[in-house]
Amino acid sequence: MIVVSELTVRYGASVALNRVSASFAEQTVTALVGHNGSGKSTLLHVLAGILRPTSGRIEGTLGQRVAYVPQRTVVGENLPLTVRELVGMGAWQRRGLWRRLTAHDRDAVKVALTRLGIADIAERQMSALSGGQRQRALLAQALVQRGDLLLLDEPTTGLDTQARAVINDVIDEEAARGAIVVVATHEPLDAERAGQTLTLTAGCLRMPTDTAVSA
Ligand SMILES: Nc1ncnc2c1ncn2[C@@H]1O[C@H](COP(=O)(O)OP(=O)(O)OP(=O)(O)O)[C@@H](O)[C@H]1O
Repeated sequence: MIVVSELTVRYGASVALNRVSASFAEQTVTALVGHNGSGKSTLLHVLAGILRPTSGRIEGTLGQRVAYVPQRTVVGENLPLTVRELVGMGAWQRRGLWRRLTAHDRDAVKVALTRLGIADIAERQMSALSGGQRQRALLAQALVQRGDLLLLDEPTTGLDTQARAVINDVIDEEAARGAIVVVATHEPLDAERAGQTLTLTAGCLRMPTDTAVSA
């Protein structure tokens, strides 16, 4: 369980998160919803440990392995990597940078590629992928990391129904494996399937709709 209390993040004079308190349980998908600029990515960055809050507390993250997938629009489109290489980078957190992947890592890459339905394009350059394929590759990389905490920023935005279904199934499977999953989304249908929905309005949290354990 990760518990955040009274989290505030300021960028200069502007307040991106305003005294947000919430908890995130294992085996549960939490959807973060809210308008553009409401603070969803900021909260993900704090949970990922990329951004230190101006004030407030985070408890329970010690020892957690974090896998974070940013919005695909902020990931360079021209990464000079094949899909397999990108997905293999997910093992670096455990192996260290630039180390050769073990047979076990290569298996994990293969499994992740298959789960996301992109095994057939594994040797293709990332720059030659469609938006939906790129999103699947980024998520496959996160699967290889086997995070205790999986943070996803708008993983299904702009994708067709089939790609969304694949990604949503994988998200559910990761929660069922025991991960704490937090997904920022603008898709009402994706938010509906989450075990917990947190609505941010201009950096403030509205009362959550409940915390049933997701399946
Ligand atoms: N690096 C930054 N410097 C200054 N202000 C920032 C920075 N990053 C975010 N902000 C501001 O913080 C607020 C929250 O932004 P954030 O990206 O968390 O929103 P969001 O809910 O993820 O939006 P979107 O749905 O558009 O992705 C916005 O007002 C934004 O302009």
